[in-house]
Amino acid sequence: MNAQSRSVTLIGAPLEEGSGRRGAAMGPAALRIAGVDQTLIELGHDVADIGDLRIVPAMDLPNHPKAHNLRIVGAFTRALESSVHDVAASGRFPLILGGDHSLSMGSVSGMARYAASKDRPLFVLWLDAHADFNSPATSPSGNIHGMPVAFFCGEAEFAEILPKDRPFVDPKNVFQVGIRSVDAREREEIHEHGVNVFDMRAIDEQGIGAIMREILDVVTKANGLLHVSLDLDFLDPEIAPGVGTTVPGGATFREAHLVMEMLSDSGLVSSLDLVELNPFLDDRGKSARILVELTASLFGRRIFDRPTRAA
Ligand SMILES: NC(=[NH2+])NCCC[C@H](N)C(=O)O
Ligand SMILES: [Mn+2]
Ligand SMILES: [Mn+2]
Repeated sequence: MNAQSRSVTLIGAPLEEGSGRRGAAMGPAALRIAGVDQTLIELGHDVADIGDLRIVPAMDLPNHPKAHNLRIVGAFTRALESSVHDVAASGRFPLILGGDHSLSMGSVSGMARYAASKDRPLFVLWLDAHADFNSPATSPSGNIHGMPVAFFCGEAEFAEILPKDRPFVDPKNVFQVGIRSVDAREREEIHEHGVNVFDMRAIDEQGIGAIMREILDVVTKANGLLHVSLDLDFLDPEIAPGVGTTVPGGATFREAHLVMEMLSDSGLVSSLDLVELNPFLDDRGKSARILVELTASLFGRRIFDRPTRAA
């Protein structure tokens, strides 16, 4: 059923301090209860679960007035940067169970360091209602989960969270899909840095299939690695209510699965974040199960192996 059998390492990141509310720290537990490990095993993959990262606040970092809980988010950033890098370097696929979206400061930075060691460019597919390109200077909320893209592109320094010589992601290698909520200053920043944005209107007009083909083509030609960061609010809140920052008019169930199926066919994906699941807001585990089902599509589950009709 699955084209490729992979060795996957699950890394739990019970982080909620980057968002403006509590609950996302229960995300890793809900994803495990929804059967993320068993689902991957049934698809023929080798799965190791290293459990949840445990941190103590990084007291060398300042209490930043415009980046809330920086000492906790910074500690998770460091822990994830090194564990994601090490898992990738050992030849395994890091699958990060979140946790709010600030965790991508660590996961993507870890993959950026791994890609640099292989002399390959890192691309990021950011599936989200939000661009998450704020910085402490531009953020209207001070919530760090609105800042990870600017951080891993080297455009938002909060303090010395990671070594100064860390490799950054080129903003032109970031593809944002599903966007429908952007702050005023953030809009200018994205434009200025050349982030590739496919907003909901682009999905409506061009279709998600054409957009994915375009993105996968670029990554293939560059021989890149592709990190996928899936924010639950990419999906329409009608189908995925378990998230703190719902925005109406999101991707449909089938649009999201087609993204995952095309990613799976491409064989280009190196790593995955599942973020912003807030089980406290969910409807009887519905959103957790959807994230697990989407993960299954990314790892080879199909309705049929194509083609389904004789030539
Ligand atoms: N990962 C997320 N849910 N981000 C939401 C960000 C919302 C808003 N743009 C902010 O900076 O506060
Ligand atoms: Mn996000
Ligand atoms: Mn979001």
